[in-house]
This record gives sequence, structure tokens and C-alpha cells, in this order.
Amino acid sequence: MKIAVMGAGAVGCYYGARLAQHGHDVVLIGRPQHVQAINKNGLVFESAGTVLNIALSASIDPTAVAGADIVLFCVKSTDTQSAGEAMAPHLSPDAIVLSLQNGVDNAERLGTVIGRNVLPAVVYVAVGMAGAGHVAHFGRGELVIGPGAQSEKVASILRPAAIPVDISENAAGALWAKMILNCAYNALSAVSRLPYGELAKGEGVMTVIENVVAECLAVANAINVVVPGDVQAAVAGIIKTMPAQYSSTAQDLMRGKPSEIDYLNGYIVRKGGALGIATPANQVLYTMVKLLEMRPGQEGTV
Ligand SMILES: NC(=O)C1=CN([C@@H]2O[C@H](COP(=O)(O)OP(=O)(O)OC[C@H]3O[C@@H](n4cnc5c(N)ncnc54)[C@H](OP(=O)(O)O)[C@@H]3O)[C@@H](O)[C@H]2O)C=CC1
Ligand SMILES: CC(C)(CO)C(=O)C(=O)O
Repeated sequence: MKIAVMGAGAVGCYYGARLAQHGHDVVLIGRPQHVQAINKNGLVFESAGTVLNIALSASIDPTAVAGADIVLFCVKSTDTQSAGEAMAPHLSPDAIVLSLQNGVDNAERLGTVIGRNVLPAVVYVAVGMAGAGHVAHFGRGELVIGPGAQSEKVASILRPAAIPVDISENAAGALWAKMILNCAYNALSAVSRLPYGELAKGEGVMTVIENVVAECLAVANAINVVVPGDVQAAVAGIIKTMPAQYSSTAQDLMRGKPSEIDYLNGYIVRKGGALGIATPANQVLYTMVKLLEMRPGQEGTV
């Protein structure tokens, strides 16, 4: 099976590596520093205390999606439009395209750009790039996708490659549940430059988080999305399960990169505005991060 990964970053390299390990013909499409390193030395894949070199091909050229049966779309939400436009003319007519991204509207936005259905996947993994062509896996790796013929086919290919796939009637709710975690913590960690365990000790922080979550649930409810489980409890649990973690938004700002905040709290603010639902807590967090993005010299160590 030929599989193309659009966006050879942490998520793309992780899932590409799993599929290549299982014998699939994988091409990673990414930036020159990663592509050169992967083509020279293979992908360095670090997981559970072992380091492997995985041979797979890499390209900086979006035409490399041509002929792929499955395309895993793994760029940040900020790059959905440009990366989608770059690959669109080269997709095979029957290619199945999956969005492996945070946020709830990437699959729809990508679908508009490439003119075909895109399967949204909820991604439960902790990975990062440790260097050029070097992915580090810290835990988990399962995906949740919605039902349908394409999903069955995708699951039959991914599952044997050590990628657990849950086909759920409420994949949309699961996508929202993940985004609500992001809305609760990402901006607070970015603004404070603190990990979750520390920021939770701040005066009034848990009240802010409760308000953010309540606003997100009001918006979800208004568009008939049922967010599964006890969301407030799941959000509170992050402090115990990931006390030393800095949000991806904090990490993006430290690297001087645009964050995905427009597609997290920013999405809630826009959607709430359109529906007439007040979202003041999300608005303040969103604006704070946008202000931080305007400042030069954000780079630093977390
Ligand atoms: N990392 C994680 O543990 C998790 C991440 N996610 C989500 O997964 C998505 C991907 O995240 P992640 O892998 O961490 O992000 P990364 O930034 O590590 O990877 C994305 C890569 O795609 C590259 N890229 C962007 N546009 C193009 C293009 N047109 N052509 C080629 N390469 C391109 C980026 O380059 P450049 O940076 O130079 O633009 C970057 O190297 C995000 O939505 C994230 O929120 C979800 C769960 C966990
Ligand atoms: C779940 C959470 C908040 C963990 O860091 C995350 O997905 C992110 O940082 O973007």
C-alpha cells in the first residue's frame, strides 16, 4: 500500500514510521532539513527507550502524494490551506485523505481546499521532533475516526501496523473533547510559560478553566455535538496526568512559530459569535495569545 504523509513533523513521522515498519511504501513530505536527514540516514525513531533507524523515502515536493492510496495530513492547523493547495492537484482520484490534526474544523477546511471528503481523526499521541529527521515518541498513539466504508479500509491498514483505531459513532464529540482540553490549558500555559501542574496553582486559574470549558460546552451543545464523558473532570485530570507538560501553544511561541490558537479558543469565539453565545473567557485567552504572537523575540526555553 502506498501511503503519503503531508507534513513530516512529529505526528507525521510517528505514524509514517509505524506504517513503514509494517512494510508499507511510505513517503514523508516535509521541510528540507528533515527530508535531507531522512534520505541520508533514515528516520530516527525513538520510543520506549529504543532508537531505531527506519528506511523510508522523503520529499520536499508535494507531487509525491501522487499514486498514494492513503494520505495522512499532519501539518499544523495554520498550514491546512497552503499544504492542501500544494497537494490537491496531485492526489489520486481514489486516495483516502485523513486529517491527523487538533481542532475541530481542519477536515472540513481541507475538504473545501481539495474538493473531496476528508476523514477527521482524533489523535491521542505524545510526540516531538528531537532533531532533523528524528522523532521522539513519549506515549500513546491511538486514533478515533467516524464510521463509513473509508474508515473500515483505513482501520484495516493501520491496525496491523500497531496503530490502534477506534471507529466511533461520536468521533465528532471526541474531537471536541480534545479541543476543549486545548482551550482550557494551551493559552494559559503559553501566557504564563508554566507547565500544567504549576499553572493550576495560580490564583483563580481553575475558575477560569471551568468558565472556558462551560463556554465550549455551550457552543458544542448549540450545534448538537455531544461531548462524551465528564468533561470538567477530564480537564481537571490533566493537572495530575501531565503536571510537567507545557502546551503546544507555549512551545510554538517559544520557537517563534505561529500557534494554532485561531483554531482552538479562536474557533470557540468565532462560533459563539455566530450563534449568539457569549464566550468572554475564551476571548480573553485568545486575545492574550494573539498579543504574544505580535511580540518579537518570543523565542526562549520552556
Ligand atoms: N505533537 C503531538 O504530540 C500532537 C500533535 N497533534 C496535532 O497534530 C498536528 C501536527 O502537529 P505536529 O506534528 O506536532 O506539528 P509539527 O510542526 O511537528 O509538524 C508539521 C510539519 O509540517 C511541515 N509543513 C507545514 N506545511 C508544509 C508543506 N506545505 N509542505 C511540507 N511540510 C509542511 C512543518 O514545517 P514548518 O514547521 O517549517 O512549517 C512541520 O515540519 C497539529 O494539529 C497538532 O496540534 C495532535 C496530537 C498530539
Ligand atoms: C492535551 C494537550 C493540552 C497536552 O499538552 C495538547 O494537546 C497540546 O498541548 O496541544
